[in-house]
Amino acid sequence: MQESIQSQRQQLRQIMRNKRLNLSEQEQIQASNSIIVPAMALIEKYKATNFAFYLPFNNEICPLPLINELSAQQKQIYLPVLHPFSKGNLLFIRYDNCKKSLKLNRFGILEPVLNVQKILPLNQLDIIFTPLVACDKSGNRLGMGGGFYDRTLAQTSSNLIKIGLGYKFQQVDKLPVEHWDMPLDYIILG
Ligand SMILES: Nc1nc2c(c(=O)[nH]1)N(C=O)[C@@H](CNc1ccc(C(=O)N[C@@H](CCC(=O)O)C(=O)O)cc1)CN2
Ligand SMILES: Nc1ncnc2c1ncn2[C@@H]1O[C@H](COP(=O)(O)OP(=O)(O)OP(=O)(O)O)[C@@H](O)[C@H]1O
Repeated sequence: MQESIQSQRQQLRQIMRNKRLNLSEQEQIQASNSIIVPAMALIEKYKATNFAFYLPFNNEICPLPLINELSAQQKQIYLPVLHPFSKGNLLFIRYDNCKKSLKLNRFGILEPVLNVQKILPLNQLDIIFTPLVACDKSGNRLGMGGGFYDRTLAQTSSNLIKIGLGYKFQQVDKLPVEHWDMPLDYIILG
């Protein structure tokens, strides 16, 4: 019998997360620097100003060099916060480059302290850069399994540009997809 899509996805998640944990510091730095040029090209193409990023955990490809470059150009950067009431959803809070305004969430990921004045409504984001555990050539994305990005992106308009960031080894030919998966417009692999 064919294995269920769910268990195929879970196996792939495990394999990719293990590979990611085995990356050397040097490989991580090299990859995170290599995404700057292709990302800047897309950012200029869309004349975007409001960007959602993430802070890396478990050796995810690190968007901080790109965030720093954009901050220097007075672009606005927002980071995901686990929604305090709406389970499984994300809020986006302005990032002011200040370590003091960050705290660890229940997964051990750094996120901004919730401040309602710093929330950006989803429809005002221009580009969202998402972390991923695996992806395929058609733009399908597999995440950590919480459905946070899928739920959040399901509420956005098609004008929002969705860009996945990952390492080359994370791309497979074809992912087992679920009907709720929100496809990416672009994938940049470092
Ligand atoms: N950097 C970053 N931030 C992010 C995400 C992400 O993938 N990367 N997320 C993307 O959605 C959301 C958090 N989603 C997550 C979902 C599951 C686990 C996790 O570690 N799960 C454990 C077991 C569950 C538990 O501890 O309750 C595991 O799988 O081992 C972590 C983050 C929001 N912020
Ligand atoms: N739009 C949605 N509305 C309600 N539930 C959803 C939605 N999208 C996904 N889910 C639920 O979230 C759970 C996890 O989904 P999935 O395994 O695809 O997460 P993921 O894409 O790996 O994680 P993430 O998006 O957080 O990185 C599933 O049980 C699914 O039913």
